Amino acid sequence: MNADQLSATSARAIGLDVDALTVRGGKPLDGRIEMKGAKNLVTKAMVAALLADTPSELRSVPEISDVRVVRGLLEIHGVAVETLGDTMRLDPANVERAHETSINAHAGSSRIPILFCGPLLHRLGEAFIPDLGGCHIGDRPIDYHLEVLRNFGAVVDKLPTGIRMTAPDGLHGAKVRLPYPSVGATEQVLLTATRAKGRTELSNAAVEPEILDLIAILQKMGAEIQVDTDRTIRIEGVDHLVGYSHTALFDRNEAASWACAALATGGDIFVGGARQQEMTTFLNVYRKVGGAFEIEDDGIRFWHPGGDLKPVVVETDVHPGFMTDWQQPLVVALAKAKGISIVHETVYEQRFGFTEALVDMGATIQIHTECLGSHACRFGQRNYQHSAVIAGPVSLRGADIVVPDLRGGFSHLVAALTAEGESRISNVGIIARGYERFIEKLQVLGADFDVDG
Ligand SMILES: CC(=O)N[C@H]1[C@@H](OP(=O)(O)OP(=O)(O)OC[C@H]2O[C@@H](n3ccc(=O)[nH]c3=O)[C@H](O)[C@@H]2O)O[C@H](CO)[C@@H](O)[C@@H]1O
Ligand SMILES: C=C(OP(=O)(O)O)C(=O)O
Repeated sequence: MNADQLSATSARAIGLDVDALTVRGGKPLDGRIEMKGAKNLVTKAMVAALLADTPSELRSVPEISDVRVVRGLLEIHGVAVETLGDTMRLDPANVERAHETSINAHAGSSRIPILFCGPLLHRLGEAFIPDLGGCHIGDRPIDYHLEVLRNFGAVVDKLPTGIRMTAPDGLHGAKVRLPYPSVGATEQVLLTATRAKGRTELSNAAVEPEILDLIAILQKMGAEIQVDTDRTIRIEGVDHLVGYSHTALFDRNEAASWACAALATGGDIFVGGARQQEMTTFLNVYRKVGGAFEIEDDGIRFWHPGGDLKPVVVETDVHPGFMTDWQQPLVVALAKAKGISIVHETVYEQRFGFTEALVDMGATIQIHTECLGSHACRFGQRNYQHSAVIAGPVSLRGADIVVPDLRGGFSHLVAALTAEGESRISNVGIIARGYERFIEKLQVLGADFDVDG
């Protein structure tokens, strides 16, 4: 099926051309849903296919809009992409021939294009990266990425429409230390160093499970990568890589979101495909708040066991810390907990914008510039509103909400599902960036809502 046919048949099921939902709250979510591959791995695995001489096969690919955006970009760059069910085949044989037209690439809603740099520089000697999309949750600079690429020998030119890069002498291995363990910059190094000449040493790297899965893919392709216990990654460059065959790691962020939806609505959701190991930190917090879970071989059951939910103090952090993408739906459950909870956001400087809508719905949440966790983070002295104090329990009431970003939007949806009365949630297409078939899943779980427009 080509990209146009895919658009026509499944856009609505995915939630892409759905503008707004009217949600009637108060019904516990109950039932079983399935997880597919993680947005934060699948999109990068698709880019990795550009490094190979032969086709790659990726399984468990979710129908989310970020996958579509990356697929569109790969196709502009000459990669032939076919899907059969949730299996995607990516053939990079024509990348060199497509070079002339690939300058027209657009980033769409995704940040992934910045990861095309290394593979395109290796293949074509140059790359044009359009302005990036992604969630507006802070400045989201790309200075680490550019510095990393310069270290490998890239020459970077900033243009009004994006960034042009060349590698006049090819790319060579480098010794790099990240100022902060950035997920994207670590992936930038991986995707660039595997085919660079010589050895690369990356210290202060991020080691999120999605990064380790990307390393597994690159190893299948023939790359030589070693991860040390101190979060140093060593890569020995190779001349050629072959296509991979891989089943993507499940989406632990989506799993955590539905787990919180079960807790906040007083429901019971079996999240098929979720695994304990990648969610240990989340599970600890879930239990502290008063949620119940049961680990099965084929997924995890999450439910509200009755009684009061308890307040917690949580700090978001890099892996193995509490993931920043988990805090938004958790905050809705914390609004229902009896007592004062604190969430200290240490990864992004501006990730509490979504709480304004929750306050409009009746939540008691105050945002502070101080570091209210157990350690001072890099935002403490810089006047960023990055600590939230949540007082509960409250009953939320329905409201009109415009979804601001992916995780914030999902938390608004959960809030509406718990609220008294009706909510109208618009701009819900953003949720389709990372939640596969969320409208169908809401139906399966017995939510009471209508799709508008
Ligand atoms: C597609 C994808 O995988 N997105 C995830 C990825 O985003 P992403 O890879 O963009 O996040 P990073 O880990 O790079 O960002 C972490 C922090 O580093 C800063 N930074 C990053 C790069 C840079 O060049 N300069 C800089 O200052 C960012 O502004 C942020 O404050 O990891 C985040 C942190 O786990 C997750 O919330 C996102 O869901
Ligand atoms: C911030 C997120 O994604 P992205 O980096 O793709 O904007 C997210 O998944 O919550």
